[in-house]
Amino acid sequence: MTKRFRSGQVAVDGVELLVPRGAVFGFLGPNGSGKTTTIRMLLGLVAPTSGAVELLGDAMPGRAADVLPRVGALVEGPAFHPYLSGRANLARLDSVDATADPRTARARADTALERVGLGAAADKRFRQYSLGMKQRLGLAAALLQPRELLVLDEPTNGLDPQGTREVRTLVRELASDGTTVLLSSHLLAEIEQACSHVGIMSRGRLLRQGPIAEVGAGGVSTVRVSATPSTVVLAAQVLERMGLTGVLVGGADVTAELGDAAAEDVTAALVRSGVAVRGLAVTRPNLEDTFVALTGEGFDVAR
Ligand SMILES: Nc1ncnc2c1ncn2[C@@H]1O[C@H](COP(=O)(O)OP(=O)(O)OP(=O)(O)O)[C@@H](O)[C@H]1O
Repeated sequence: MTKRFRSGQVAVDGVELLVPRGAVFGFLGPNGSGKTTTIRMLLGLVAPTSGAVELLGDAMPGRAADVLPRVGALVEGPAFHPYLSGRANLARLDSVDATADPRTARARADTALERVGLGAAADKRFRQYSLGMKQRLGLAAALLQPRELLVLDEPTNGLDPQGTREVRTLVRELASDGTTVLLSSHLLAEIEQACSHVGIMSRGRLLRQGPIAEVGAGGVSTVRVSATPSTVVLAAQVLERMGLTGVLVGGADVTAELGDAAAEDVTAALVRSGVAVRGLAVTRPNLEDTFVALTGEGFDVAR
């Protein structure tokens, strides 16, 4: 899908997002990269300029009435009533859900409040909630009913470290119950710890997507050999003879790109040639390296 705003800005540019059922899909990208706009299109809150959306196998927004009850969403916080308590706000949302049994409304609200750690603050007015508590209430609203798919836009925004951990645990629990979760974040650690799949957005484009291990492993592994001052040059020659590239000597260490070579073969060749090997370490690129390589180091938002 593509979204061009009236200003002419293309916020989402030909994104084809594939979220497998049962996955916890981390939608990662710097501020302004188009994550929220993509999510809003998925949920039928804004129409794509071109392209089509399928949610749980059904076309959106055409089948929205059938599909949306099976989807829980946290997008820019639902409109809560400032003078009602957290519990009363949930009751209000629950009462407009035609599929919800009114006799069990109270239990549903209480369970959802407990799950997000708002049990003790259930009777406090919304306007007295902190940012993190408001965010938790938004999550509770998405959890009122069991859902097949949960779409959470920056769910840990404004949460303290405990809250962040709780959300992570909650997402894992939901996933183990079979719920598919699409979760956007600009926080790498959060995605790495909570997700099975990842999609990386930058400037409106989806640069990479797939299982985390595959996306993270896209870069180049490097090897660092610690030798002795008298054998380090020999070590560099051995690595070059093996066809390794980017060989660099620094002090008694030599580093190189590992490429297709196996670390054990490198070790054996070094020892055979008489290099005094004090240590050998292989560094594999992680998701952070891949993310920075794809989206750039810069701190400024793209536009
Ligand atoms: N209604 C709108 N009209 C015009 N431009 C918009 C509108 N909504 C978003 N944009 C622009 O589209 C781009 C993508 O914004 P979007 O909110 O989708 O990014 P995001 O990845 O969710 O960022 P963040 O992490 O900061 O929430 C931004 O440059 C933003 O200014």
